[in-house]
Amino acid sequence: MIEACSVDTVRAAEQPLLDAGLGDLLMRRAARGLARECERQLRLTTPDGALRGTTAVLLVGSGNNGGDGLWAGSFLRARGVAVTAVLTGSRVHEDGLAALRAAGGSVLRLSDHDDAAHRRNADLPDSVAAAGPVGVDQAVSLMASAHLVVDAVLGTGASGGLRGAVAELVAAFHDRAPEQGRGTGQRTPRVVACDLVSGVSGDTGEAPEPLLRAHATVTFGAAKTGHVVSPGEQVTGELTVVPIGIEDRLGDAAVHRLEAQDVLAAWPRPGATDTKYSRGVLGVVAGAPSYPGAAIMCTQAAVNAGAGMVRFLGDSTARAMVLARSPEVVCSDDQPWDVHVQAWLAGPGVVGDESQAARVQAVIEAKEPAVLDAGALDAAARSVADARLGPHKVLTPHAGELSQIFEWLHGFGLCDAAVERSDIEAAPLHWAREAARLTGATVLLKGATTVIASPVGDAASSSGAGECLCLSVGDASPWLATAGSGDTLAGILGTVLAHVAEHPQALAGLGDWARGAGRWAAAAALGAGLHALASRVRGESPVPPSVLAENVRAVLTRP
Ligand SMILES: NC(=O)C1=CN([C@@H]2O[C@H](COP(=O)(O)OP(=O)(O)OC[C@H]3O[C@@H](n4cnc5c(N)ncnc54)[C@H](O)[C@@H]3O)[C@@H](O)[C@H]2O)[C@@H](O)CC1
Ligand SMILES: [K+]
Repeated sequence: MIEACSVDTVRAAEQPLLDAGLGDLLMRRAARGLARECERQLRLTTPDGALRGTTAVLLVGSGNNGGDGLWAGSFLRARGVAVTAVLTGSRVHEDGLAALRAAGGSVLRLSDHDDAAHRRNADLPDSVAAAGPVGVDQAVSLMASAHLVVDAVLGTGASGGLRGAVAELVAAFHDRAPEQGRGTGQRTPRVVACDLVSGVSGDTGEAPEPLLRAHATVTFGAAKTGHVVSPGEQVTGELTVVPIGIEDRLGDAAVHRLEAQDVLAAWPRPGATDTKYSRGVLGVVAGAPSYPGAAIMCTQAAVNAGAGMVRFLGDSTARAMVLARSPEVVCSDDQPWDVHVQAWLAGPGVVGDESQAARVQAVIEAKEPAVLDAGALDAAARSVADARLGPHKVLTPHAGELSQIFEWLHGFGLCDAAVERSDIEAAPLHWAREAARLTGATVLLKGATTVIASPVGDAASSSGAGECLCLSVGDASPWLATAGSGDTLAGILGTVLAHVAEHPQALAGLGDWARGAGRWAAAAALGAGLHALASRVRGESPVPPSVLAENVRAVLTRP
């Protein structure tokens, strides 16, 4: 599990040490960790793994993030790396700069188009003014020919993205070296970000372009929210958290990130005395004449994920198709109020069919927990006009569907404005939280990183004020972006909900937050985690949903 913290939480943990005059020590520890990762990346670029003869360019901003970069540069210089710092601001961390100079590093100053005017206007300190000017084009060439580029422009003290000449520089670098073979091998330059990719918000993960996409990011004390949610996560590369001595002082995490081992350890497995009922019965309302496949895929996924029993409600054609693929599913044309289940899944493929729409409505109103997916989302949003849903109802929109939900909520006067899909993609965690707050439901927002926001404590009450529990799940194969993936996810989610409904403490091992109302968000994250693992069973290859449903069993097989 990665416990990602807000910037304020990290600052609060640092403050007593800064007050005690230990700021330099913290920075030195941070810089040592950064230098270690830089060395590792540099060794990847040479045939014999030697550092001598390698070159590093540091992009250095005006704050402490730049200070970390300069100190790390001085350590690299001592190991024989040729280091050039390019100062991007009108101020600089003076001790770090002195350390780099003393170690024999070169220092340049990024100039804009009118360098003389820039110097006059910026009123540069002597240390910065003494550095030779370098234009954007020249700096791009320096970066492109280096073995390593260190991004130490902006860290946790930044507001907004890169601006001015350094923004031009980063954009031009990416134009010149598109992707640089990133993630595929060891081509140079490797890019290491100090603390955060400059411009990424530590608290929201917002990542306004231009950005220097990193192969690796080294952060200090704790991961930040921006490392574990989209779009920040997608530019972060491999994340290393370097301890700097504040770890015991950290407050609560802002986002709990489930990793593969957490999912496998927490996945509910039957005990010797379990029965099909004690393991959890999942009722499914899915499929319609125009989308029969959705019913097949979600029931198949639920069966393979280990549901005690899957009960499918639908018309005779859909029932015949479901049974042909999964004979273990119990099929009927009953109404939800006539059958006993521990949890529901409603919505996949339910389009333009009145009897299924009526069943969906009954599921929304039922007391049992439910996954409300695809065709159930609009009805769920409409129902909020009458009553908030509660964290045991799990909404599973992608960004476009969430935008639609906000449109309904706006129509009912429950939020100030509609929210565009692009806004949601730019700040998914923020909008998932907002949706959870407004609907009272657990919201699982699909995307490159899946985020889950759930109202807990007071927020679960009718007022909607109070805390929101946030989780994230990553590492899904990009091949998952295919029609039907959502249906398999929904089936897996329903299976966990049914189990957790029967065993409220089942996921408590994940952390205290997974108890009480938090168990629904934990269940959602677990389901998304299993889905991601199933997408990678055969490495990076196409994974059609019916194959994914099969893969689920392979993931859960214990040797
Ligand atoms: N506080 C501490 O004890 C530690 C801090 N560390 C480092 O310090 C960093 C935070 O340092 P700072 O608070 O100085 O913040 P930054 O280094 O992020 O720098 C922010 C500075 O840049 C300017 N700025 C803000 N937004 C900008 C933008 N969009 N474009 C251009 N300039 C902008 C501001 O004037 C501010 O002075 C962390 O990210 C980490 O790298 C580490 O050394 C570990 C210890
Ligand atoms: K940075």
